Amino acid sequence: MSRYQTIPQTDDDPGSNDDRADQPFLSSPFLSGDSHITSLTNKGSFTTHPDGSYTYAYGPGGLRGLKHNYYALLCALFASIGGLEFGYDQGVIANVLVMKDFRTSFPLTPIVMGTMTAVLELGCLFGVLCAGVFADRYSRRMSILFACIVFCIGSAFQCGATSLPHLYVGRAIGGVGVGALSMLSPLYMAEISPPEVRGSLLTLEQFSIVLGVVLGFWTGFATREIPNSLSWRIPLGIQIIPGIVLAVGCFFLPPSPRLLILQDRNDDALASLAKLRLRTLEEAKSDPLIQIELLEMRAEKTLISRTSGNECSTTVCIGELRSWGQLFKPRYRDRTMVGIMIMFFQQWSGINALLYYGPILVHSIGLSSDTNSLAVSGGIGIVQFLAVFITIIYIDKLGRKPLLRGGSIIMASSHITISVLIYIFEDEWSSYPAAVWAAVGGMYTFTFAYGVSFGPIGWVLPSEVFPISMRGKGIALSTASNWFNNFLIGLITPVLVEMSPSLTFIVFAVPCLLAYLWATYQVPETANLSLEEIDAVFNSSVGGDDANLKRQIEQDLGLHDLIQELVANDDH
Ligand SMILES: O[C@H]1[C@H](O)[C@@H](O)[C@H](O)[C@@H](O)[C@H]1O
Repeated sequence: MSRYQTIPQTDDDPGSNDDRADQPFLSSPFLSGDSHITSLTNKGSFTTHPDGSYTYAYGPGGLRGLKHNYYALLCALFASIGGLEFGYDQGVIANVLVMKDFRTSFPLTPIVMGTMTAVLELGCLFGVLCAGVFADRYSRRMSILFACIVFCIGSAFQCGATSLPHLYVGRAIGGVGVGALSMLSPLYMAEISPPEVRGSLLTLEQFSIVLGVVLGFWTGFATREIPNSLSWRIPLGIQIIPGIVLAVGCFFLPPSPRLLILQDRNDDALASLAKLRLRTLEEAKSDPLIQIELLEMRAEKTLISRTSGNECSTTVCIGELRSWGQLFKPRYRDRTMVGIMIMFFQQWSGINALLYYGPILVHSIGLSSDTNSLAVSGGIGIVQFLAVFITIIYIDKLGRKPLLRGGSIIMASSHITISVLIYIFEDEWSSYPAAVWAAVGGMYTFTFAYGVSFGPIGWVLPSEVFPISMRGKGIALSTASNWFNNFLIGLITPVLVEMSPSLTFIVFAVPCLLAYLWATYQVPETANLSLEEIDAVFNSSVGGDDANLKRQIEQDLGLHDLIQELVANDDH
């Protein structure tokens, strides 16, 4: 990959690399041995690489970086409440469906249960696709607000349900809100994040989802002995509170600077970026990193509007279908496939088979008491929750690819181990308690490996790989792949378990092995690159014309001059 070839090689002192340990803002482990770092006092660092490309960082990576970027962290954490709602629903429903009062109030035949899951997921699919249109046309924040309102209406229906149709309607409407939020939160988070901690901030989506799963599961667990309908109305009603908090908070979140640039509101974009990067407006105007970030956004916007006609129009409906179709044109196809496939592999790893059918699967490995099996499947949520912290800390240091590759191998091995144990001990678990616990250990090991890899990175990659004009729709399509595959897993798992529990685990081991190959050969490393630089990673395969045009636009906007100036100042 060769970017910014016009920038002269500045590394006349490769030994400067030795100073790295003392550089407070050095972030990238991908810097090759002789990179040239320009430290900008306490405001960040700018690095040119031997191939002529550059990276910049407003602070260090990892936990220190989060502290340094605390305002962006708070905004991302807040936006991730959307994910909390999504996880909470999953956690709570597992318990509600087995509650005595719920079962006597509603005739829960297998068809009814299947329909309740299906309407939610179909609602989610619909919500995701609508959000893909709204987020570009209006704004990320207003779309989140609207999704929260829809979600709260759906939850109110479910909480107050007195008949099955109420529940169906509530779950369908709630699904639209959950689906929309599941793509809007990561979209917003990606667009406000500084490059050096973007992976960690996007991982907060998974953090909130799994926190929601844990809270939902254990709230239901705690209320399930209440002898009347409060046992399920309380846990279903509680989810309205975070929905309201997020809706109100939307008025206080800073707007996405990238969307503002797309709408030609350059001054507003500067103001928002200044706020997010903790600068005053005056400081921001003369801060080289802020200027580089803004110029990159403007260059990308100009490039896209010059190469794809009126695609950047945010007002007219014309071309709506055409722009969805663009996702499959050679220019964007690679990225679209990355988004769709990461969600495919995330779901086909089998995580939701464990979450939805945990109690049944745990029975199949010989744990018979109900409390035991609920505790084990509840424990799976906790393991996911703990695992995500490791990703938050290391995703920007290690990169996405190593986590995906390591995770897929461990997930596949765990599935195979469990499958073999079930095959051997299926009929005589009671005589071999060690085998039971080995199988439970396998489930936890799988969950942990998933929880540091495909779980969080499934929410990170799709938000990074698309250029601004395609980001809304690209994330929407990737998230739709999540819900669609999730829906398929819900459909086939009970059938598979009925046929053969041992085979069920093999069915999930195969995609995990394929995921290893995919992560190795098809996924580009996106860690520590700005969103616009990631565009260049993919564009490098599109051809020279675009690259030349891009260089020209950057030159016209003054980006190259700014960079040369930075490098020259440092040399003196
Ligand atoms: O990342 C999430 C998470 O791992 C959830 O627990 C799972 O239920 C979702 O389907 C997945 O997208």
